[in-house]
Amino acid sequence: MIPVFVVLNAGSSSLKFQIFDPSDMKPKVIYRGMVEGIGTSPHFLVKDCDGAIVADKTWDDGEAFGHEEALVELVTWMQTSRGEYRLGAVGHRVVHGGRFFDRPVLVDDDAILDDLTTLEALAPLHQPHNLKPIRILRRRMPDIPQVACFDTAFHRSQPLIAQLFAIPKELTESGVLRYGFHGLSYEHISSVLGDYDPVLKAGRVIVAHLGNGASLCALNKGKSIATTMGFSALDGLPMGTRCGALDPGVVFYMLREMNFSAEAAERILYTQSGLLGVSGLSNDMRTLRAHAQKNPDAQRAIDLFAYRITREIGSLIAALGGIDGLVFTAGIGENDAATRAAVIAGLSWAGFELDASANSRNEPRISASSAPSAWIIPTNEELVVAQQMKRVLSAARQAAPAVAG
Ligand SMILES: Nc1ncnc2c1ncn2[C@@H]1O[C@H](COP(=O)(O)OP(=O)(O)O)[C@@H](O)[C@H]1O
Ligand SMILES: CC(=O)OP(=O)(O)O
Ligand SMILES: [Mg+2]
Repeated sequence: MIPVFVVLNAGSSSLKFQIFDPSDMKPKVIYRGMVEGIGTSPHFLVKDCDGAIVADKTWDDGEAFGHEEALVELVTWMQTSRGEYRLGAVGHRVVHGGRFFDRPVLVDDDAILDDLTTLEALAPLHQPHNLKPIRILRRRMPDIPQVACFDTAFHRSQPLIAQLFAIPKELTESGVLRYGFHGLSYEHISSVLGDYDPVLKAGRVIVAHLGNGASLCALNKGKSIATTMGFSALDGLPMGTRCGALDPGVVFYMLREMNFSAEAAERILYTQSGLLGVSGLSNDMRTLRAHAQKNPDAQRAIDLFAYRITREIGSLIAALGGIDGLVFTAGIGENDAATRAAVIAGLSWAGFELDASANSRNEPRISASSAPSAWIIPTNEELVVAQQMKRVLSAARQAAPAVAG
């Protein structure tokens, strides 16, 4: 039986996964899938590497079906219908590693989970859900090695000045720093830049990860030197439902003058702001595009999104001291030609020139100018997790040969 890696990216109502055969140098994906609608109307769907559906199941009793049931379904499916494979190890995307973790870690001690739990308040949309499957598997399958891979770790290469807030030293020393997120995505993009253009690998590149969460990262020779997200995953660009950078005075105003509780203010800024809040319609760019012509609020949300991205790119060009390339990635970055066109139009001062037909065809290279150039590069956070798992597990095996995987 071939031991496989299962990579989990757990959200509040979904459990996305990919299954890798790790035996080659580069882990090879064999299945991708998700359980969505956890807690309401669960749907388990698995596709093979050619996109053919190999499992498709729904449940009537949605309320009784939580993350634990979703995990059991995944493991049972593997054991019963994929007899040639056995679960070798599980890797997790964990968004916040805080100060504790600047690299992936084998979760072989509850103290690690305790440290990561203290970060839940800094990423309430993600961290509690990321940790839940780790706890469930430690209880149900204690012999299966688990590796936590962090969104924050990639940014620890930044100079200290890029990680500081201008606040009293004691607060900084207690851990109030700019951590940055989407690091697994940036690590993937950084690792493939040379396949697109050697200039990008050796040069100054800004990556725009524009998904439901969104941020920018400035890469110098492939290393993060600055990013738009900060202490929490609320900072930086406006997102699907998150406000992005906000004058902290707004929060005091909401608490003192508008009498919101801290919980209510948090809920508004994390789940009712961004594209959804400005449009009053949707967090999904596809829906906003479909209504923009007749709905000025949808158009305003789209315009604000592109305006903020363009402004923040200007700031990162200054941090890099110039720019050689711009990369778009994630759901909006890879699919929404109009957002890319608006951003590049706002960067003509920096020498960017759009190749409109390449952009409309979602081609890899979308700039007419060769320097600086603009690109679409698909992200692959799960592959990065599988690669990090390989490294962590082989180091652990060398240290203690009993570790499986
Ligand atoms: N074809 C498309 N055109 C425009 N926007 C899209 C398209 N497909 C997805 N999106 C946008 O991408 C978002 C999801 O991005 P994704 O990177 O998958 O997010 P996440 O992993 O954070 O859930 C959607 O909410 C939507 O706004
Ligand atoms: C950190 C973050 O915002 O992640 P996502 O884009 O998956 O919501
Ligand atoms: Mg994402």
